[in-house]
Amino acid sequence: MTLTDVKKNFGKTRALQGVSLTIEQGEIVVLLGLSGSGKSTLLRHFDGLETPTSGSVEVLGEDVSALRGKPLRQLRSRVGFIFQQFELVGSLSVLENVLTGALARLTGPRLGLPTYPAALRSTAFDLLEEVGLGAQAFQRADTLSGGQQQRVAIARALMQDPEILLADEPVASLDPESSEQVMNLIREIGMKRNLTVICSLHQVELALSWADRIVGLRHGQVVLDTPSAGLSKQQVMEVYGRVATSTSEMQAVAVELADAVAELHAMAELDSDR
Ligand SMILES: Nc1ncnc2c1ncn2[C@@H]1O[C@H](COP(=O)(O)OP(=O)(O)OP(=O)(O)O)[C@@H](O)[C@H]1O
Repeated sequence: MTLTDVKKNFGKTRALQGVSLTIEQGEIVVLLGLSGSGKSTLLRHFDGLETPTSGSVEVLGEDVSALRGKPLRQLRSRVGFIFQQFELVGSLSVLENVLTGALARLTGPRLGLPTYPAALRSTAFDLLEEVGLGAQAFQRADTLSGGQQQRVAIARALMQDPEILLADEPVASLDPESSEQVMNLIREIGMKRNLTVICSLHQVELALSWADRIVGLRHGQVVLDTPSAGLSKQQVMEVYGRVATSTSEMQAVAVELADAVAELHAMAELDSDR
């Protein structure tokens, strides 16, 4: 997929200011940036949830801004989306939530498990097994923990049999242990199916340990685009430090840098103790 000089304005807010980016099939990419840097807006361009004010967005060979109606729905069905707040229907069973991922392929409304074709029910169940929730299939979704709910949301996205998986701050509402499980699962699933995975995050360390490539955003512009292998938190924060202009940005960078330096010291001490 390729974005060329994409600008997006919301009234006077310039959310994206000329983003150009090419992402190859099978890449695992993090969009990294502070709150308000444009991560969600950029992510939403990849499945036509937003259209650019100017510039072009090509996804899976389609010019997304030119699509309307059925062709746009068809493209969206090839792109799975995972949200920060899971967006499950709490009163429905876990299995039925997963099945809603297949609705784009079906005609007419579906109410209740028996109204879905048996083959789809079986696929949904297999996906729940894959994300480790086979035993919870018939529970109400709102009885699950946050981490479990996000795993259901992943299974629902996979029900679309997507080629691209987008995740918008998927672990922002989760504790560290569930976060790790969910991020590992997204990566495993992406690699197994050769999906393009694009995930927005604000945590530098998590981004570095998880992604193959980091795209850093600041004020709607790409300030960093690099493989994550061999990159340190300090190097990432130095880039943000160089481009930061406001006091609050400098403070955020200083806090992160102090953490990175403290870690380096701790590691050096550990080494000298050995
Ligand atoms: N629908 C909208 N209407 C008006 N302004 C918007 C809309 N969506 C985003 N914005 C603005 O665009 C800018 C970028 O927002 P965006 O949500 O993309 O950032 P973000 O990096 O994802 O931040 P966060 O992590 O807080 O969600 C912000 O100034 C935001 O207020």
